[in-house]
Amino acid sequence: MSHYTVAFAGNPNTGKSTLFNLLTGLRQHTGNWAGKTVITAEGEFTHNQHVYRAVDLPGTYSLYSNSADEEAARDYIIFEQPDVTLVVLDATSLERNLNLALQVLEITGRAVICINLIDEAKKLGIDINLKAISKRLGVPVVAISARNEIGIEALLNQLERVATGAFTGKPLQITYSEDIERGIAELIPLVEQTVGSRYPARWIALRLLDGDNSLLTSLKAHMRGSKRYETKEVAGHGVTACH
Ligand SMILES: Nc1nc2c(ncn2[C@@H]2O[C@H](COP(=O)(O)OP(=O)(O)OP(=O)(O)O)[C@@H](O)[C@H]2O)c(=O)[nH]1
Ligand SMILES: [Mg+2]
Repeated sequence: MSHYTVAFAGNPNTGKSTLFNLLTGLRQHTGNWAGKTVITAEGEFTHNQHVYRAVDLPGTYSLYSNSADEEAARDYIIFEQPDVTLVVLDATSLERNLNLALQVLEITGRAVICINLIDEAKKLGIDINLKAISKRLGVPVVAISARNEIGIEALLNQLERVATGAFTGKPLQITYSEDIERGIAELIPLVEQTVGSRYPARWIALRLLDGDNSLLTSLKAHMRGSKRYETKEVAGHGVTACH
């Protein structure tokens, strides 16, 4: 029996915790207004004999360092390197949501894009061409409704393909302006020399060019071995805050 880790990333309110609860049977609090995931929660599920450790990351609009939530999600994906990052998108606002998906793909190709709230999209007459999006992004894309338990089997099958390595992603890589690309090319060897080849050098270089000091601080802390990532198994509402 193989064990894999799956991190649930996505914009706030896209149904990450609903999906997390459905798969793990745990009771991470969900809700439009009442609950927001504030710390990372952890649970477990099984599919086709494989055991998956599910990590529910806080909802974020980006992986830049605008908030503690963004830093937590970013650090988890970069340093913990889950076997699969599951990016949960809201089918009714794909354009905004895809921004985060693109950032995740700049860090890792071990990703599955999960378009949730497909029921709401249908009601609005939104038709989503999954094949075209998947081809463009270079990773599997699945449409689901977590609340109505639609598309879950297909999602789990795609997760398995990425987790086991049966599918190797060719993630879309954005090409920036000549100046930025030159900067990235200059920085990549220095980044690799400093942090090793285990980390996403291109993405780190890009963030450094953008003056992302928080990432630099995290990198330093991580390299000193002092950075700890705390996840918590949840059974009650202990992982949420009410606003
Ligand atoms: N219609 C519909 N609503 C859904 C679906 N999945 C989740 N929701 C609802 O969307 C709202 C937000 O769900 P959550 O699971 O809390 O979202 P989240 O992504 O964990 O939110 P944060 O932790 O704040 O980032 C809740 O009211 C859910 O019931 C779905 O497939 N269809
Ligand atoms: Mg949540």
